[in-house]
Amino acid sequence: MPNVQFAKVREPRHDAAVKAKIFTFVQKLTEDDTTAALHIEPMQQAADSRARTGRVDQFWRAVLYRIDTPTAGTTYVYAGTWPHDQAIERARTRALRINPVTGVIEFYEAIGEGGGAQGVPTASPSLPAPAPKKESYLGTNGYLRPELEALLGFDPAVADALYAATSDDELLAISENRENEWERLAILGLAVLDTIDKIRADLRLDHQEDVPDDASDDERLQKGLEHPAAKMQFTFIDNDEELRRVIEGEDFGAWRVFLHPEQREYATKSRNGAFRLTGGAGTGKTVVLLHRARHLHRANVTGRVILTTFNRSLAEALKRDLERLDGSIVRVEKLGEAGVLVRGVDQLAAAVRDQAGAAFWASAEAVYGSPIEPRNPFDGNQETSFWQSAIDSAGQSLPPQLQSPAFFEGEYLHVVLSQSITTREQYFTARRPGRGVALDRRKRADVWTVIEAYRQATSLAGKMSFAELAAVATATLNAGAMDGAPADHLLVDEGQDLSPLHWGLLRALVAEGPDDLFIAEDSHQRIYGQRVVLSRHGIAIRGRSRRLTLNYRTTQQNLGFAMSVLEGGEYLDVEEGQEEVNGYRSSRRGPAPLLVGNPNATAQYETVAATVRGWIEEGVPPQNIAILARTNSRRDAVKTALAERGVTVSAVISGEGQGASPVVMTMHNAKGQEFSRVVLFDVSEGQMPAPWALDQAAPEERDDVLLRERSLLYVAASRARDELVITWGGEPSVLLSGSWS
Ligand SMILES: Nc1ncnc2c1ncn2[C@@H]1O[C@H](COP(=O)(O)OP(=O)(O)OP(=O)(O)O)[C@@H](O)[C@H]1O
Repeated sequence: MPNVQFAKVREPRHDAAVKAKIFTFVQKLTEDDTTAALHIEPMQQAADSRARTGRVDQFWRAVLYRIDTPTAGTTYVYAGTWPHDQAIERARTRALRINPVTGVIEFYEAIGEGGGAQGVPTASPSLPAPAPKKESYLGTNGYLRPELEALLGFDPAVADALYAATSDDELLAISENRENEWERLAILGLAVLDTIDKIRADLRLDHQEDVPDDASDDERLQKGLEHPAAKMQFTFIDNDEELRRVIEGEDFGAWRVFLHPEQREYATKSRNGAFRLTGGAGTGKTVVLLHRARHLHRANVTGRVILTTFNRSLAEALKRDLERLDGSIVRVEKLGEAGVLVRGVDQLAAAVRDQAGAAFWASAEAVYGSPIEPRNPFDGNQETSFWQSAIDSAGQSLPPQLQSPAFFEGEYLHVVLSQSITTREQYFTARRPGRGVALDRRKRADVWTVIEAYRQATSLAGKMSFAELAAVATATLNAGAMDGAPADHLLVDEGQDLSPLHWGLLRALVAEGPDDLFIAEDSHQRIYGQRVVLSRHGIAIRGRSRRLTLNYRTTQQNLGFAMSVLEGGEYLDVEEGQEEVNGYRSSRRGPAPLLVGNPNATAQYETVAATVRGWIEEGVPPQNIAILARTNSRRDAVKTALAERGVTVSAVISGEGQGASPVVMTMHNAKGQEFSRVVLFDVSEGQMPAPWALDQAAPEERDDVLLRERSLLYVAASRARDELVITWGGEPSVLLSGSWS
C-alpha cells in the first residue's frame, strides 16, 4: 500500500463536494494505486519522471509525484487538485527535487520547449522583470547577490529578481508567488533585514539529513521529507482522520499540520527544567502549547499533563482546539489522572479543594493562621465591596490614597498571601517588593487592622477570594495532602497575566524536573495585575527562554499599528529583562488600518454602523466581525446604538459569540481571540486610558496602570486578521500618538 505525503500548495479553493471527492481519491490511492478509476498517469516529456496526474472527477485532476525506495516502498506526494489542463501543465513543468544548497525538498519549476529538458532551470513566468536602474533594496542593505544562491539556495533567476527589488514591498510581492514555504519565509526574513545566518538558523537550513553517498535520487527525496524546513509544507497522512483534517482545514487548519521549524522544535524538544516561550500576539504560542501537549501525551500515555491558562473561557477554547488537533488525546477531568487535563488556573485551585476535601480546609491554617470552615468564592465584585467596608469601618486613620480597595487588593495578594503572613508581627517585617509606596510601622499597623476586619467579615459571610483559594490550594499541595505533585508536565498559556499566587500553585502542582513547566507568555499583553518575577516563585528559567517573531495572524500593516501602540511604554519581562519589540514580521499584507476621528458620539456610532454594514455587504461572515470597547458600559452603548441604526450585534460577556451576527465585547474579553475584521471603538481621550482606572490606583501604581492600558489597546489591535478600524469621538486617545502613520 502506498504512503501519501500531502504538500501545501496554492491550489484553487475547493467547495465541499470537490473536497469530498479529493478525500475519496486520496483514500483509494492509499489502498491501491493501481485501481483503474484513479487513472494514475505518467506525464509525457515531463520535467520530472515522477510526475503523475490522477482523476478526481471529470473536471478535476490531482497532481502527484511518485517516489520509490526499497525501505519506504512507494510514496505519492500529493501536490494539489486543479482543473484538467492546469493539472497537466503543472505536472509537466514542475519537478520535485532536493535543493542542492540546503537539502530541503522543494518544487522546482523547469520550463522549456515542448515541456523542457529535465532539470534546466528557468525563471518562473510570475517573476517580475529585473529593474536594474533603481537601487537594489538588498544591495543597499549590505547583502551580496551571490549569497542568495550560495547560502540560501535560491534559483539564479529568483535571486536576480530578489536582488533587483527596490523595496521590502517588492520583495514581499515576489514571496507571495513562490511555491515553496521555505522560499516565502526566507524572502520575508530578507525583507525585514535579518542576516543570512539568522534566516538559515530560523529555517534550520543548516540541518543536513543523513543520507548515504550511494543513495538514489528517490531515497534522497524520501529523506528530504524529514527535513525540518520540509515539515512546513509536507506532511505524512497517517489515517483518514488526518486526511480529513488536512483537506478540510485549508488555511484555518494549517496550524494543526504545518509547523514552522522553530514551532516544531519548541513543541517537541525535551528541556531540563522550566522553559519560557515568548513572542508577540499571533506568533503561534498557543499552537506550540497544543502541539507540545500532544507530544508529551504521545511520548508517555501514563503521564499526567496539565494545560492551563488565565481563565475558564480561554481554557474552553484550548479544549476545543486540542480536540481539533487530535481527537485521540485522552482528556481527563481530575487532577492526577493519566492524560491531559485542561483547566483555567483558578479551576485548578478549585480542583485541589474538591479533591483534597477536609485536608484543604485544614491547610488553610498556613494562610489564615487557623483552619477554616468550608467557604465559597466571591461572586462578581464582592471582593471590592468587602475591602471597601473594611476600610470604612477600620481604615479611617490611613492617608486618603491608601483608603482604596485597589491598594488593599494588591497589598493582600502581593505581600500578605504571597508570603503567607498570618500575624501583625509578621506583617511589620514583611518585604514588599514592587509595591511602590513605603509603609512605616504605624501605617503597617493601620493597614493590618483593615486586613483583620476584612478577614473577619469574609469569614462571617463564608466567602473567600480566588487569590485565597489559590493560596490554600498551594498550602494543601505543599503539605503533601495529595500524595505528591499531581502533574508531570504543566503547560501554561497567557503567563503574563498570572498572579504570584497562581505561580505558587503551578509550582506546587508539578515536581521540579525535566519538562516540568512550559510557559507561553508575552509581557506586552499583560492586562491584569502587577508584573511578576518568576524566580521569586521557585521557577528558574536560566537561559531556557526563546522568542517567536513570525506573526501568523495578521497583516504587516495591522502588526505595524499594533506595535506602534507599545511605543512609549517601558516593558520588563518575567525575568526582569527588557522586553524586545523588534524583529516581528508577517508574511501577509492588507489595507492600512483606518483611523477615523469623529466630532461627537453620534457621528462615531454612524461610523461604526457604516463600517460593519459595509463589511457585511462585502460578504464577510458576520461572526468574523468584532467591535471591541474599553468597558462594559461602552460595549452596551454601542450595541444599542447599532441596533437603532439597523445593525444587529450580539454582546459577548465571556467566551465565544453566539450565532451568526457580529460580536461586541470588551477589549479584556477579546484576549486570546481573533476575527477577520475588528473595530476598536471609542479610543478617545477620556476613555482610554480609563480615567477611573488611574483614579483608583495608588499614585505609585499609576505608571503600571498606564502600561496596562497601553497593553490592552495592543491586545485589542492584534485581534484583527485582515482589517482594523479605530474610531474615536472628540479628541483621540493619547495612546494613539505612536509613530504609526
Ligand atoms: N504554523 C502555523 N501555520 C498556520 N497558522 C498558524 C501557525 N501557527 C499559528 N498559526 C495561526 O496563527 C494564529 C495565532 O496563533 P496563536 O493563537 O497560537 O498565537 P499566540 O501567539 O498564542 O497569540 P496571542 O498571544 O495573541 O494569544 C492562529 O490563527 C493560528 O491558527
